[in-house]
Amino acid sequence: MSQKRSVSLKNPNLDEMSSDFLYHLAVNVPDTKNTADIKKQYGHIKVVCLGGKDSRMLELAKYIHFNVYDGNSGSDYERNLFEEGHRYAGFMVGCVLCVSHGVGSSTMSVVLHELIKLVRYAECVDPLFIRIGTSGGLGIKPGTVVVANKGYNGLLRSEYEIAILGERVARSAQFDERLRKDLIACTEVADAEEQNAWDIIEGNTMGTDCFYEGQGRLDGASCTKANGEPYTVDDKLNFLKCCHDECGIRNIEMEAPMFAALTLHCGIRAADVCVTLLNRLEGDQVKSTKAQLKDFEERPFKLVSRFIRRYIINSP
Ligand SMILES: O=P(O)(O)O[C@H]1O[C@H](CO)[C@@H](O)[C@H]1O
Ligand SMILES: O=c1cc[nH]c(=O)[nH]1
Repeated sequence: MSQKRSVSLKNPNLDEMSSDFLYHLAVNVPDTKNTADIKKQYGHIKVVCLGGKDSRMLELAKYIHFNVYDGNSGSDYERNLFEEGHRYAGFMVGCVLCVSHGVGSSTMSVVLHELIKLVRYAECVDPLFIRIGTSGGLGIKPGTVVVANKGYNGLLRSEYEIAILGERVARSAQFDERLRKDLIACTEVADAEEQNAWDIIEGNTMGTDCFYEGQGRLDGASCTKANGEPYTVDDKLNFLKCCHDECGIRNIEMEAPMFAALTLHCGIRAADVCVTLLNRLEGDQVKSTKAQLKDFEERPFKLVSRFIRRYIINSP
């Protein structure tokens, strides 16, 4: 059994800073050597759930309140803790913090840096980070939930590439194996408690920097290849089939490689759990009705809630 520990980061400068302001969250850490107030407010966090939309994260907090804590979380889960920052929303329910991250790696990386520092100042023990998102599927039925093994970027490399001090830095984009397996194990729990009418699978997840051309869509404002020519349906399908067959990619969203890489780099165990809204081999437009979207978006809630109940709440 692994030893439980609080987060220790690889940035030596943090030890030299006497105070820290988590600007986008509007959370002030006035004395980094005495963080009792931060610990009181956030020190009990065991899981940080992240997803693109504010409203989804509020719905998730509500779902967890009723389905993990049976309506007795004792939390004011509708209060947006990060309201003053006007960038992201955060809702606390029991030991789970549900935070929105916007669209794409750049907005998510900002909130992720600040949340990782927050759990470190709060001395949280082994906090897990789980993204609960939507995606486009590859060759799988819409509504399927994919738990990511590795993140892939738009160049079909399993890495997150970032320019740091004018140099290309590439970091591995592997998600935590144990967490993935524990989440997948909760599929069996469903069979005992409540049969899923939908599939949960493991697969690699591509996270692109662009929803349209980056994901090979034909319906963006531009649809142009490297040689300046427009790309065709066949070009798109060849690319998507290559993603599927050569890289084991089963769904496409916009954060997976960054999320996997930054959490791995900072020693945080993380998972990416996304429902697919459409099969990209059959089209580009997301045409789900409001009711379908609600049903689909709730599917990862169900899996992650079962996981939290089984491995976090009911585990010693
Ligand atoms: O459903 P969310 O979490 O917003 O994530 C997906 O949806 C957005 C694009 O519509 C991207 O951020 C993509 O990753
Ligand atoms: O196709 C899709 C659907 C949701 N999110 C994405 O990034 N792509």
